[in-house]
Amino acid sequence: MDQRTAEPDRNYSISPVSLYGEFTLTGNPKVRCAVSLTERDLIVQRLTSAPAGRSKVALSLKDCVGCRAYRADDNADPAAYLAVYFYPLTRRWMSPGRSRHRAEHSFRVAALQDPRANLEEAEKWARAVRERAARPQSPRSDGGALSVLSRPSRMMLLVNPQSGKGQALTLYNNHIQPMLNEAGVTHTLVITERQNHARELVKEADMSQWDALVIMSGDGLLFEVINGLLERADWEEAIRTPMGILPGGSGNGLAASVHHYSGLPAPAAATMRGRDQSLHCFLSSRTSRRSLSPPRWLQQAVLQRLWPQCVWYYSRLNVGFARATRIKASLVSTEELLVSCGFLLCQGLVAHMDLVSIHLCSGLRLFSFLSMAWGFVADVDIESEKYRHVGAARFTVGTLVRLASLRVYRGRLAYLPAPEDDHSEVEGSRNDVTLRCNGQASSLDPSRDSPRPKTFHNSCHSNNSCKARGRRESAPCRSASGALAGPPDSLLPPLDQPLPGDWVVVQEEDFVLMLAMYQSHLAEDLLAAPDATPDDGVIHLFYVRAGISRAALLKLFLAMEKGAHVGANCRHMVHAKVRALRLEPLSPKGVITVDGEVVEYGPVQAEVHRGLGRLITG
Ligand SMILES: Nc1ncnc2c1ncn2[C@@H]1O[C@H](COP(=O)(O)OP(=O)(O)OP(=O)(O)O)[C@@H](O)[C@H]1O
Repeated sequence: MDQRTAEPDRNYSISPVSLYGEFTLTGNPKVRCAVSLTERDLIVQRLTSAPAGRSKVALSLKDCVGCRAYRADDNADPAAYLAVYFYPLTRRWMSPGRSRHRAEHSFRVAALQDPRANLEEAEKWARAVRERAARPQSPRSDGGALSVLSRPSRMMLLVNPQSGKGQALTLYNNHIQPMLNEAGVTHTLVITERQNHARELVKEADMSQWDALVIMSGDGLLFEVINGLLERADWEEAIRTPMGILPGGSGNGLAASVHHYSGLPAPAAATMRGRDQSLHCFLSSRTSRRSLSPPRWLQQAVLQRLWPQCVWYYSRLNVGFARATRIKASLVSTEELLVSCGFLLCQGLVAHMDLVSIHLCSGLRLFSFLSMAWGFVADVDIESEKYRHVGAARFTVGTLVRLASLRVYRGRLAYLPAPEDDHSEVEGSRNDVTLRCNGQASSLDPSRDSPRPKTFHNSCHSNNSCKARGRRESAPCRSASGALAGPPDSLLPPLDQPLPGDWVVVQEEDFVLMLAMYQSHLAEDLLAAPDATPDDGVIHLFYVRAGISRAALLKLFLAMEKGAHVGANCRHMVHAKVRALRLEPLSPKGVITVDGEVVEYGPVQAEVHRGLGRLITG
């Protein structure tokens, strides 16, 4: 908890006290406290006896979402009440790491017999606390431009009740609604009824009515909203509407990225050590008893990724309280992520967000905010839909299944490298587009990797993926409304035209996967691009060549939980920072996903538009 005891501590005196009062605790009128408000803290000192060293705490206003002054229903009671709502980082119970938890501090203000005077005093405190808590406490560590959402803000909050395990609405009711009320953030709740509902809504909405659009779902609903905004005639203005994300799906890549950018530890990763030790004991006792000997890669996978589910089943067998509680520590991570994202939403800091324009072989153009995948990752994402009921672990199950029948995908890949020191401006900050022009062969040296002509055939294999894959399949088909508006792509020639000379053509044509990331997390526990920031203007391109062993591939995915795959020196994996890319699959069947949604299979190319969107982040 971000509470500091009063001992020889320096911090209190640095910041002058702006308000001082003596109140009793709401829940315990016998406890009297001296309460001081400084620019940074609410300092509460017990005047009644308290355990040594615990008489004084400083509650950081960085952790405060709001404050409320009110009178009790009892007319005979002249007192007013002051409730201050904090979400400090606290140690997790029985597992390492910290996460945010709610802590309400409530005081009874009854210095006078006059109820109105007491209420006025409580309101004065509430205003002062709110004003200090609303100030941005520290700039973003990467120095990116930030603004603060205006207060009071008019927020449209879109919840997909079917997302994830179908609990988004319950999570909203239990966590988000109370938190937004405490923060005084008014919002209009929209429960989406079907696919494309959100897209149509934002396409037609009077956007001058809204200060922010918040999505509580997986990444698919935000994909719809962004494309809906960019289909508008006034897309340039509409896409500047700040967008917030609250995790309701099973992947939640953007929510995990937003949490990551705020500098907090990854909730899932935080449980790893305890999880490993306990599961080692569990596996060793089981395997010795039953003489099982799973392959090493499977043991590793189970240890690292399936632990929450294993322990859940274990607990269902009634194996004891201590073990069952450890599960809870592992399983609450999605809720922890939700509280973290809810907290950041209440703070309302807005940053620029890169969006990537994607051209499909049919001529359709769409916009993506998270990722594009082909091969192993795309297959796992789509094939694991049937394990949706296990939540985020569906990717682990899908990974194991696909590993068992590892495929090689044929295709041609080329990319335009990003300059080392990129000082290009974010697009949203000016009306003109500042990226380089294409079309002419560059004066730069052609890449050493590309001796052959940079022409890709435009052959569209549309025989596969928009068919019979559950609700995901229709994601790309739904948007066949022709070309989107949006900024022009200055780096991309038409898909059937040769590439300019400064593009790098990858020599290999046999791949296991291609993954393009523009935010840090592919899913809650997959830190795919550790040094990505929301507006770095970079596509983090990863590809894995054919020839990698199952064990090495699994090791890469396990390392990805902490982002360690990037420094893993795997000779089959290449990581390049690029501005644009083109992929021409040659295998007749396959899957390409954009933000986790299937798009038509065939040649595809992409270009990043730096800072085109706005993201509520930390
Ligand atoms: N009420 C609804 N019923 C069915 N589908 C809906 C509804 N509301 C939205 N959708 C659609 O559900 C699709 C999937 O949503 P989203 O990706 O946000 O959640 P998810 O698939 O559960 O998340 P994840 O991919 O992380 O598991 C979106 O394309 C959206 O159009």
